[in-house]
Amino acid sequence: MLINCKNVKFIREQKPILSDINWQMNDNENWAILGLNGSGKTTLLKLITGYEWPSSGDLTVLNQPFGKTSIPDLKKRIGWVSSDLRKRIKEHEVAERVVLSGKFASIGIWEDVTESDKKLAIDMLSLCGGKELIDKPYGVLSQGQQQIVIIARALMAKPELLIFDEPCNGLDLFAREAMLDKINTIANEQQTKGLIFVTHYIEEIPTCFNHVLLLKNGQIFAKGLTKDIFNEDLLSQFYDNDVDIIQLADNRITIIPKKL
Ligand SMILES: Nc1ncnc2c1ncn2[C@@H]1O[C@H](COP(=O)(O)OP(=O)(O)OP(=O)(O)O)[C@@H](O)[C@H]1O
Repeated sequence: MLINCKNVKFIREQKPILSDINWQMNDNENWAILGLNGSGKTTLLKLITGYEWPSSGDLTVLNQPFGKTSIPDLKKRIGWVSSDLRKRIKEHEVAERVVLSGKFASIGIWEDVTESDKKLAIDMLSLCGGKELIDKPYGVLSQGQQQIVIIARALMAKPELLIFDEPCNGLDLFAREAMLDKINTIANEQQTKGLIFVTHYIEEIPTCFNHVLLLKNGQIFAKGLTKDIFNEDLLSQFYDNDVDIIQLADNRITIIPKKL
């Protein structure tokens, strides 16, 4: 099992940020997490990746129960692709070195790299559709290209769990579609045991995400198979507004407010 949350609660300043989180993510499942601003998505990711600890409850990630495991070792087995990381990379660093740094989970490289590391870096960039970026300084790349480099960097460490945290932020429509294709490719090539995709936008969820977790006010509103969760009644309750589902190409959906 990749993630097992049992009655997980996270409290800050006497306020419950997450409560009653009961959620299992099995191997070979890909989960999309949806929720409005402040619903607790980032906090849940911080718990899963060991940057925060539950205030109560049991959390097991990659079969490692919190409290009985080395968090630094666990972190190396999880890739987290976020716009925050995208901004922390040094502008002068060439793409190849950025990707290689993923092996060491560091920003910059302080250790020796081997020829096989370099080959893997090219393979991962190619898989993400960015082979031609290999010798370009990171700072001259577009946001979409930077995102490709960051994803290749995450894959370099052969993560068992890969998290995409709003990966389409700042991308134009066409760069976004190209990014979603790449995420589907990563899923189809089974580079990891499971993917998590966090977004505000339902229409962004690539088709490889077969499960959905809806978070509302720090609690799980619904969880299950994408085909079951994406129904108008449930989504209308979730958003506190009546919505219509519109079917898009390649099995994605979008929602619009229902016209009365
Ligand atoms: N360390 C903390 N101390 C106090 N409050 C916190 C802390 N971390 C998160 N919060 C609060 O918990 C709530 C959930 O925050 P979180 O960032 O997890 O939401 P989110 O769903 O990721 O939101 P967004 O979509 O805006 O990124 C917010 O009200 C936030 O202010």
